[in-house]
Amino acid sequence: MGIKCGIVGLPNVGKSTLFNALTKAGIAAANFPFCTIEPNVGVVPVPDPRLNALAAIVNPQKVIPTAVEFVDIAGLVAGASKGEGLGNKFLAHIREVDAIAHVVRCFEGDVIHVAGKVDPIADIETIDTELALADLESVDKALNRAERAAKANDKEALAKKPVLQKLAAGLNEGKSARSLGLDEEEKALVRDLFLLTLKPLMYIANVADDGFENNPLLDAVRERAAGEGAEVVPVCAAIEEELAQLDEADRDEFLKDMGLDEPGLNRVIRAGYKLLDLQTYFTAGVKEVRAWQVKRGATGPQAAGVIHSDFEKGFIRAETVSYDDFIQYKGEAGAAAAGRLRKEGKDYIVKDGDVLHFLFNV
Ligand SMILES: Nc1ncnc2c1ncn2[C@@H]1O[C@H](COP(=O)(O)OP(=O)(O)OP(=O)(O)O)[C@@H](O)[C@H]1O
Ligand SMILES: [Mg+2]
Repeated sequence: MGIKCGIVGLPNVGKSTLFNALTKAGIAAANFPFCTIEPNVGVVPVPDPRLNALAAIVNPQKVIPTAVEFVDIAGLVAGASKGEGLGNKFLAHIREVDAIAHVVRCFEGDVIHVAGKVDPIADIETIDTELALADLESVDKALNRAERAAKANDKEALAKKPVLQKLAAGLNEGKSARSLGLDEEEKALVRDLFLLTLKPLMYIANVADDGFENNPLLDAVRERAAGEGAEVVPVCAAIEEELAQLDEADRDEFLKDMGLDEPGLNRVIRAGYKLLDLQTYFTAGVKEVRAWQVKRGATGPQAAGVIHSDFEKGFIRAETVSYDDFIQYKGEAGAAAAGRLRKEGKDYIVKDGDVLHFLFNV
């Protein structure tokens, strides 16, 4: 489906290590800046314990999760917007993603740091500045065009101009476009610019294996993120990469020893899913129990369209059982007998966890 979360950050902060763990792909993660030259895309299944609970009731032949794509983008350095490092090429890769996972180094140690010392807040500011400068360049160009066209009374340009002016002023002060409070209409007017700092953002704090508590570097990132309303997911990428290489039995043992019930990676994937504004509904038949992703706010027909465009065109109704009811009444028949099966029409707004059965004609 190609909804992508881009992994960005300074060189050598652990992006590829995290990406490797996410995809188990063996791309080079070395103690050497710029070891990722081309972007790498990985399709990552979204862990959802609800799927197994549904499967335990339905006993299907197959169980199929949803997936999101993660893109490993090579490290950005100060000056990237002016072509430093591999500069503009990286920025172009970031333009193509739908959301940004910003990896910040919160571990000490002898891995080389491009700025010579571990300081996550300074690192965040370096990246933010580059992204804001790149956006400012796009906005300035667009503003120039809009101002010229506005003189000729071009309607679209007249509408765009004040939005671009607002953006230019904010970006000039080093603010992100995200923080400027644009409404949906204003955002739509500048969608064609693919602004980097308008994309939803979360932080991934890459900590040492003992760095989840009493870690002032992590605390600093949390404080910063709270001010921006952004989520922070702490994870030890190095451990996750090791975990990803173990077979299932060894992995479970390892997690048990550490007192965890799932890999930290699962939190990263779920946070990414949320950031992309996706939610899950299920279909539960004997052939397969399957999770499907739709944007939050999707209607019944739109949700049906994720399975097949004919389902959307010919949508009649969706027989709907909430996840909790499906579990409590042990399946669709039980839920129906208890009066918990709803017939929802074209205006129904699908809720996370709905178990749906579409009726349609073609
Ligand atoms: N949590 C951690 N603790 C200790 N070392 C780590 C941790 N995470 C990653 N590393 C190490 O940091 C080094 C750099 O990691 P990695 O190659 O993933 O960085 P990167 O962000 O992809 O860099 P680049 O931008 O150059 O591609 C590797 O040697 C890796 O093993
Ligand atoms: Mg890398």
